[in-house]
Amino acid sequence: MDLKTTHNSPVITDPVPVSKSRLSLSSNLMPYSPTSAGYSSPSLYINIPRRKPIPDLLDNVRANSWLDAMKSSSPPRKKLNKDFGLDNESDEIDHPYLTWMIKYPSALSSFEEITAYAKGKKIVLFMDYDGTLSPIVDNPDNAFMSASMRATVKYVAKHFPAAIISGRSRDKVFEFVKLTELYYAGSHGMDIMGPVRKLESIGHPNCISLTDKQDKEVNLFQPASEFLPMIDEVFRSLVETVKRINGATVENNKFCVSVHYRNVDTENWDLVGQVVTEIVKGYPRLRLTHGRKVLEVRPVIDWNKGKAVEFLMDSLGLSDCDDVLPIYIGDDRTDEDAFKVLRKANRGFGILVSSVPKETAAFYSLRDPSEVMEFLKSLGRWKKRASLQNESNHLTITI
Ligand SMILES: O=P(O)(O)OC[C@H]1O[C@H](O[C@H]2O[C@H](CO)[C@@H](O)[C@H](O)[C@H]2O)[C@H](O)[C@@H](O)[C@@H]1O
Repeated sequence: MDLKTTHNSPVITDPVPVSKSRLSLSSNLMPYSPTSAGYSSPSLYINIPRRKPIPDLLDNVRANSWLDAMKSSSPPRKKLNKDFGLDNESDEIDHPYLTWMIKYPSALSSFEEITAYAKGKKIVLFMDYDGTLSPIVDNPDNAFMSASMRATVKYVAKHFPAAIISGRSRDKVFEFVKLTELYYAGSHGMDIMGPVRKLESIGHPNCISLTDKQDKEVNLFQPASEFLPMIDEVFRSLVETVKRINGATVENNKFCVSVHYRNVDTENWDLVGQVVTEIVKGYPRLRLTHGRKVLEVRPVIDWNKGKAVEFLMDSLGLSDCDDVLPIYIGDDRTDEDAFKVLRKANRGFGILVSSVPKETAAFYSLRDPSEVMEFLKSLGRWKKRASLQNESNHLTITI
């Protein structure tokens, strides 16, 4: 991974989304839709038999209109069942999910396979926050992490280098997580506080060394710093404009802005899309993407959660090591960039957190944050046992 070459000019134009012609939006206003490039790599380092992909229902729905795109960001289970031709109201037999899990097996039931592969390797853990470590809730300010999840994350961070990569501002995600043992990347990776490495090796003017609140030397990397005034301006106009729409809220995530429509009546979702689109049109260097009932305004730069993973791996001095296994756990479309990076490099893997079938570049799945917690606990216990075993082997040899 050569950071020198990738960091030189982060400002690029947006990749052209597949369904451009079907949406009457200018190029910086396209819904975020990870392409399927790289999804079907046959050279998986973990050999899991894959079936033919199920039709990408969500992508088809998404292509139809902006409103459909907003609706598809969190489809109710009943609708999915109907679309798959199932008439059952019950959650007990979730055929579409079970079919999907053949392609994306549970990381819990595949735990032995995962640890067999991880044996002798250094695991590096990357975690998204909302929907992964904390459940999705109506009010973004109340997306608290449970005490048991915090304890679990602290426990795994004792055993592996660990980082949180969130769409939230870095400060806000730290306020939720409150663990100094981790590295944090906010604003979808556009604000990274990571371990110190020589600046020459990072090679980017937007990277500085400083001492954090715990007196630890860190590197701060903010590739979109020039966009701050623009983002602030857009944030203020969005607040002013969407306050007319009942339930819509705007969140300042420092290098990006989120417009939440989770609490807006469905009949007004189109209006939210329209007003936000209208404002962003005035900023050709910004683009609009969407996540789980949220529209996100972000700078048009060649930077995302995948690049943040590469940056952190490099900062940790682990990019060129063969005995490293990065694992990324996330639930949102923006996490797909990280899944793709791992899949492409053929080194680690993504775990998608989802209780509904979704096309993804991840290898494994987990249903919800409670399963994420279970998985993390198992990983920590496994590592602890392996370390104890190593120690006792060492003792036996030296005695
Ligand atoms: O990358 P993430 O850590 O997953 O952040 C993505 C967005 O997460 C938050 O919004 C989502 O979670 C909220 C709380 O559960 C929910 O109310 C909202 O509908 C979801 O979209 C956060 O508020 C956004 O700013 C992040 O971009």
